[in-house]
Amino acid sequence: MKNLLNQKQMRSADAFTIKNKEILSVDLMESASRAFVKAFLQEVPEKATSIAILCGKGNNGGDGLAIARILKDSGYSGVSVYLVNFSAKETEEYTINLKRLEDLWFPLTAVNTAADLPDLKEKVIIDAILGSGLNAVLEGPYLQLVESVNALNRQVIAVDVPTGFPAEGPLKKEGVYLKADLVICFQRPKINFFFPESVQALKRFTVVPIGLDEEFIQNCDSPYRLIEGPDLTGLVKPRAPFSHKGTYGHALIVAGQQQTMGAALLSAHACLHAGAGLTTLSIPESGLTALNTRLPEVMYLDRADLIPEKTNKFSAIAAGPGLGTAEGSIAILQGLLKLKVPLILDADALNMMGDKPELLKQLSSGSVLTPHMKEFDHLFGDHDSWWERLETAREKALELGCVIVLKNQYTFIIDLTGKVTVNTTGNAGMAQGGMGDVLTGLIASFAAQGYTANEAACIACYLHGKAGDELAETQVSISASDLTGRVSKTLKGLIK
Ligand SMILES: NC(=O)C1=CN([C@@H]2O[C@H](COP(=O)(O)OP(=O)(O)OC[C@H]3O[C@@H](n4cnc5c(N)ncnc54)[C@H](O)[C@@H]3O)[C@@H](O)[C@H]2O)[C@@H](O)CC1
Ligand SMILES: [K+]
Repeated sequence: MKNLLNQKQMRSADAFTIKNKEILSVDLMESASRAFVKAFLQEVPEKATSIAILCGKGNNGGDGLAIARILKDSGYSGVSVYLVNFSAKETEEYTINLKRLEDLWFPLTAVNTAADLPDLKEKVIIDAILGSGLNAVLEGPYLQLVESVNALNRQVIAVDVPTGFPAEGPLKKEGVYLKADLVICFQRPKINFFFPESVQALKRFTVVPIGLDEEFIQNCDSPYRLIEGPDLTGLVKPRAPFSHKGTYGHALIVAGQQQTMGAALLSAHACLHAGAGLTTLSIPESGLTALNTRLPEVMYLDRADLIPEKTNKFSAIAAGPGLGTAEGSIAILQGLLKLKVPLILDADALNMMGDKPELLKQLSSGSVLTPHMKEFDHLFGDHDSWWERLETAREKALELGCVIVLKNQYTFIIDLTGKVTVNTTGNAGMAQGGMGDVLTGLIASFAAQGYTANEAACIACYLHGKAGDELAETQVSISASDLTGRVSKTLKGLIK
């Protein structure tokens, strides 16, 4: 899995690469700028497009100057450079790249105060004002400049990070950032790109390798990493010869009420399709006809049988989808907690825990909690920012000895040691009811098949989003049942 670094570690990776690969810092800048232009070409292929590059005086600005030269060399005919001279000092790499442009008689416009910014006519703006060197919120002329650029409503492509946007740490509601349509980011995405608040600064990002030492990056002690398809190849086991249904575990899902039987059926359906050897559903008796007609492969367990002697054969137990929060449901949850086995808890099971926090203490180690933001805050208190929410999730995962799957556009899977795996699969077509129920069924399925709680959560989250991404190639929206119908095929693609 790819490690995500904070800016201090990123600077160390720069320094290590420069020392170890014996390349000059300015050459690394050249490599970064070339990588930027390669990605830019995909985005703005029309060479006659007018482009304004706004360059600060740090290395982000240095990148901007090198990008101007490389764009011109690549045939872009309408490139203008604006030198944002708000800071007294400039970096060595900036100075070298400025000299290179001056030697080419490249037209340069100085912007010494925010009021100096001319009426920009260019169609595309490249933001190279400030990058990851930012150390505080924007104020003074930077703030004014960013506000006037935002008011232009042009297509903005930012170098590495939008000006003013902190790469990590809590994102303040009142923060002002240069609004980029796209960020072309170097080597690794910034941690803050994965939080919903980032929409204030960017619509999308793409990551380009610039030649930093990967071994160094992977050896950095970081609590954050990304999960990608190749990480699962090798982890997800193929079906073995001579295996039988007993080889692939027996999952129990405790879900549904008379009015919410659909949630239970969706969960069990997903569990089945992700390969559990046997799936049993514990629902109210009123749902039996629906179960037998819709999911003939799934077995039934009476609610009265949620006792140790009847449940010890299950290799994973999930509870919550459509379970309700009334007295009867609380008794079911309390009964499950008394089994003293790891549980996968979602939806109403989490709501009940939020109502009765003392139940959290009864969770067995190795359990999995799958809250979305509201459920999470109900469990652990309100949070002002996603950064803080994730910090709490890390503390709670460690304290409770459980895996927390904090769901959002990018889902964070926090393991028992507080390490965070970020999942990037999934798309807006999946924004439909029932998706969470499917995810719970997938986690239960992989846990039943013998994967650890963290592995089961990682495989399930990746697979869930990936199946959705594959369907989104030909569909606008994706129903929970569509998704379930796809998972086995997607899973096949992940196995070596
Ligand atoms: N070898 C390297 O270090 C590489 C760096 N690269 C680029 O370098 C960037 C980082 O460069 P730098 O560290 O020089 O930093 P920046 O270019 O991001 O900004 C540094 C300047 O901003 C000022 N500043 C910081 N916070 C401010 C604030 N809140 N308000 C006003 N001014 C503020 C600093 O005093 C300094 O003058 C990266 O984002 C990337 O674009 C790339 O060229 C790749 C290689
Ligand atoms: K920038």
